[in-house]
Amino acid sequence: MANSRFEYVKKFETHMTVLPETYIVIRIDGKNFHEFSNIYKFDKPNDIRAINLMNACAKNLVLKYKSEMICAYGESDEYSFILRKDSQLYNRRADKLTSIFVSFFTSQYVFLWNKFFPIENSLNLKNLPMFDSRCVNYPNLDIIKDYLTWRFVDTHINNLYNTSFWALVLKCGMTTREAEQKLNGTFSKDKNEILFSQCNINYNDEPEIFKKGSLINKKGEIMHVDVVNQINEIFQGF
Ligand SMILES: Nc1nc2c(ncn2[C@@H]2O[C@H](COP(=O)(O)OP(=O)(O)OP(=O)(O)O)[C@@H](O)[C@H]2O)c(=O)[nH]1
Ligand SMILES: [Mg+2]
Repeated sequence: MANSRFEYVKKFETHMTVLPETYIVIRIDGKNFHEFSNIYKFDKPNDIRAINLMNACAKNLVLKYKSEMICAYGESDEYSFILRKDSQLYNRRADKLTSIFVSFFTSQYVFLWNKFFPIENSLNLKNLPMFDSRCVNYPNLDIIKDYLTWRFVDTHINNLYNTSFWALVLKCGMTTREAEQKLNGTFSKDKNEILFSQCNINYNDEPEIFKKGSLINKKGEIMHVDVVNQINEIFQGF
């Protein structure tokens, strides 16, 4: 680029650099997917096509940066990508990492949509998917393990609630308000009991992909495992 007297404006650009020797998590999350999932008529509470699409996008991202990755974990409209603490990707610049990851993911999501959804449910220009993205760094192995465990436990809590809620509405004919009241203040064991006795559903028999979310290793293998039990294996060597 030719020098000009205007070039001084570059001095106003600042870059946030992630601390060295710390684990990096880039988490993307669907923008307003409550509405997006209604517009495209996702099955409730879990649409396997939408989950498989999220997984396909995340897998491609993991494989693109596999030498930097420890793993990725996703559920619902979110995905976390966990990078090695010695990663030098984009010189650890937070703005580069968040923007490149989220734009890569979003373009994959749009491009792959028709592989997972039927042609009559194609994306339309007025309702295209958007994702936000953040970059957080974690200083040690214990805390990065707790981060992944947090997302896993959240998956369990959300899925048990959503499975119970939609079973009461769709199978037992309750209104959404009645189902909400029924579940208000209940613990996990109560929800399991309500599901079994009122909806004839054994939560244990629900698909693993819904109950456990999806973990992708750096080879791009997608697994649905008990993250709490396997947390040490997942981070072995990192
Ligand atoms: N029916 C259905 N809805 C889903 C599925 N996956 C995600 N969603 C919807 O996506 C939402 C994701 O939660 P949030 O990220 O908290 O909500 P959001 O509407 O995306 O809001 P922001 O992230 O704050 O923009 C869920 O509450 C559901 O409404 C699915 O498989 N089926
Ligand atoms: Mg969202």
